[in-house]
Amino acid sequence: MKKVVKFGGSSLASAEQFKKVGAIIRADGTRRYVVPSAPGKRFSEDTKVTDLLYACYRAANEEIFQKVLAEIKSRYQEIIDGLELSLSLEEDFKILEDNFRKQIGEEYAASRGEYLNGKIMAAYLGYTFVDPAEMIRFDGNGQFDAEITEALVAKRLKDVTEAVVPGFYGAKENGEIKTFSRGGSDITGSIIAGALDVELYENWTDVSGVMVTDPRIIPNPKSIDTITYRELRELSYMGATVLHEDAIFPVRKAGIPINIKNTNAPEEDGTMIVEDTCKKPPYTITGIAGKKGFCSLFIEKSMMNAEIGFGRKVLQVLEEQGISFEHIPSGIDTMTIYIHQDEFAEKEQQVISGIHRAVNPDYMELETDLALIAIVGRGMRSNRGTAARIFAALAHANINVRMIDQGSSELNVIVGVKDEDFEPAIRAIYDIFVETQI
Ligand SMILES: Nc1ncnc2c1ncn2[C@@H]1O[C@H](COP(=O)(O)OP(=O)(O)O)[C@@H](O)[C@H]1O
Ligand SMILES: N[C@@H](CC(=O)OP(=O)(O)O)C(=O)O
Repeated sequence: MKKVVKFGGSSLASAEQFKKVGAIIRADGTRRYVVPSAPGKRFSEDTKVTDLLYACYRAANEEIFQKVLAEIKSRYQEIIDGLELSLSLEEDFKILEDNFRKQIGEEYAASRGEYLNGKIMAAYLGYTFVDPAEMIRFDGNGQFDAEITEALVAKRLKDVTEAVVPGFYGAKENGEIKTFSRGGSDITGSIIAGALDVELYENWTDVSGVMVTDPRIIPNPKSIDTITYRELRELSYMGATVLHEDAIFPVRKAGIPINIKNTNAPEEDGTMIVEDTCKKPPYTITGIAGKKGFCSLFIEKSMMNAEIGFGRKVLQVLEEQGISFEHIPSGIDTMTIYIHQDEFAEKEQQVISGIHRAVNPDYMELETDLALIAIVGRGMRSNRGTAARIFAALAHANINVRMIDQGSSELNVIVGVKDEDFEPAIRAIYDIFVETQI
């Protein structure tokens, strides 16, 4: 039996946290493949080492460089000293400094957080250090290559019984370091678990599993005992940062469950993420998540319905500008496109004039500062009146709903509200389904 265990930055922020992690690994001999993140925040105003590394790299030729570098070094030295290890990272820091000055790449810079923490973890546990640059492969365009990676991981780790593999990065064939997007160590853990076909992927963090909603919005929300991969993907895509949205695919393909556990409360069961379950969720909904910072582009044109190719032409404009869309609710003569505001802001004039040229609409209107909220649940399909309850709760809270979209999976309902209504809307929906259960 073997497990892959990933520890997030919050679990590795200090020597004290490392000791908890060491105890967890030693308590179960099947925890043989360890994926660490970079040291995270020790307290809420603290800075993650990954963010220090980005800042340090950008300041490589400025006066402040040495100061930020010293801060990074001291974060690691504090851990090494606290664990009473004889390890020295001096050589690694020399190479790092040299490469930062040569500006070899921002992703290389960010990856050093996990690399150095992996070195400490391997020394602390007595496990073999395996650099993911050897086996997590990105193609020439920077896209992750699942097939080659799977083969390389299986080959490299075949005879390694206990290994530490730093999270968050890999490399192109020419050795250039590439990272996943932020929070991407979750993906590394999932890739290693899938390639080694282990029994379980444990993902250790600072909360006791996936909660019905974000604990930063609702204090102490109920936790979810079992959730399906599909439900969690919807929630993590929409903002439940407890697991990276792309961490589902590699384990799901191999049918490996994920167990989200709390490093600070290892005795708690946490959340199991599985393909399917006969366990009935305790509430009609499984979870609520959401994100702020969207804008909507409303387009009206008489007889739009008869104009074949209208939607394609509009979307082509977005494609040409490299902008992705989130939702497109439509009417007979209208369509509205929801887009990330920061992506849109850079190109707004090109997009608006492009749409004018492409489809000559009668009217267009841009609305900014919108939030999208996803209400997700496998139980929603079989329960009548779910939408009515959502909208009654929002109406009672005096929240104006700007958009409604039932996902084609019938697993979710998305509502759009103004940014300032985001938290009150989540609270209202949580209350009606979880607190009062009316
Ligand atoms: N639905 C949710 N359930 C649990 N945690 C959530 C949820 N939504 C957001 N979070 C946040 O996710 C955090 C854990 O993810 P993250 O900060 O990436 O941890 P780590 O450093 O362990 O990778 C929690 O501390 C919590 O604030
Ligand atoms: N250290 C990286 C990758 C990561 O996954 O971190 P964490 O496990 O702390 O979310 C980041 O900050 O994005």
